[in-house]
Amino acid sequence: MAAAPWSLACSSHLSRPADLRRTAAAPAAPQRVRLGCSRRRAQRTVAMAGSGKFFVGGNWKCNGTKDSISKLVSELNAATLETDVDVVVAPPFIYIDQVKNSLTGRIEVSAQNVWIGKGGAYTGEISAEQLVDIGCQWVILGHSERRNIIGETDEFIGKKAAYALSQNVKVIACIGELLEEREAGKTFDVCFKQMKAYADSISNWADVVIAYEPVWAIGTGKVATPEQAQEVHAAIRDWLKTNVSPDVASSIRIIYGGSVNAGNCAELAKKEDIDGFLVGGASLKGPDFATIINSVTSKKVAA
Ligand SMILES: O=C(CO)COP(=O)(O)O
Repeated sequence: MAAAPWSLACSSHLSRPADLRRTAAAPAAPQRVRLGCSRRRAQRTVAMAGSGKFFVGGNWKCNGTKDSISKLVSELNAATLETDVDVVVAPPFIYIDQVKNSLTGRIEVSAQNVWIGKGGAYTGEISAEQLVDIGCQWVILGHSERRNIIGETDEFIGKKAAYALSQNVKVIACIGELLEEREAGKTFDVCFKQMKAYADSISNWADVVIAYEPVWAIGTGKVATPEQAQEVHAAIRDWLKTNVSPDVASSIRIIYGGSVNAGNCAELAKKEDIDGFLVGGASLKGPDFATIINSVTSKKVAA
């Protein structure tokens, strides 16, 4: 996997913690860490190519009907999308085939979950082999709704990721802290623990995108400030540098999720370690999702 073209330096660290710059919209991160590695852009215009492309995913969650999905697909097919962005949408399982058969090939399709191993007598589950069979190239794993509502553990999620990757299904690997964990100053501890569970199982990171989704920002309208998101993204990248490899740290995409919308995406996209978004509610509206995809243009200007 080629390094992102702006990933040249690995020496910056934050001068001020994001909690000093917070707005009323988002809670503080009451902890300070010194970050050893953050990328610096050395080019005026970011030539986003190959694995360094901006990445925007739409997680439709448990929403939609045949009719509403048909309308959404029509909107996406009609939208003008910047070329230098990887775009993926994740419909509910039962609509994946409908979407695959009607959506432009410009946008790839993801599942929202997958079984931990080979299929068989596992009632209600869908296997990675079955995703491949219907042409579904991606899966979202470790989403907070599966961790906190369904009860999936770090280890279970890590193993799911490894099995999906072994079957050539690419993984959007989610992590993120609860509000009480942030308020207790445990944001980095929680994120690093979740990262470790992935790292314990994953050996090849080329087909992995990390999604940092603070749970307090999901579906709440409380978006993390660009500084808060940047701070955690830089910390994750630093963790990867130390615990996986410098190459993986500099090449992997780390995307942000949690109340991203057409109005706030441009400011978030400007941050150096924010490589795209995982979008819930706003991905159900074609024009809004297109605006979020096209926020890559803010990134280029900010470079
Ligand atoms: O959970 C999310 C994406 O996976 C984010 O959801 P919202 O964008 O609705 O906050």
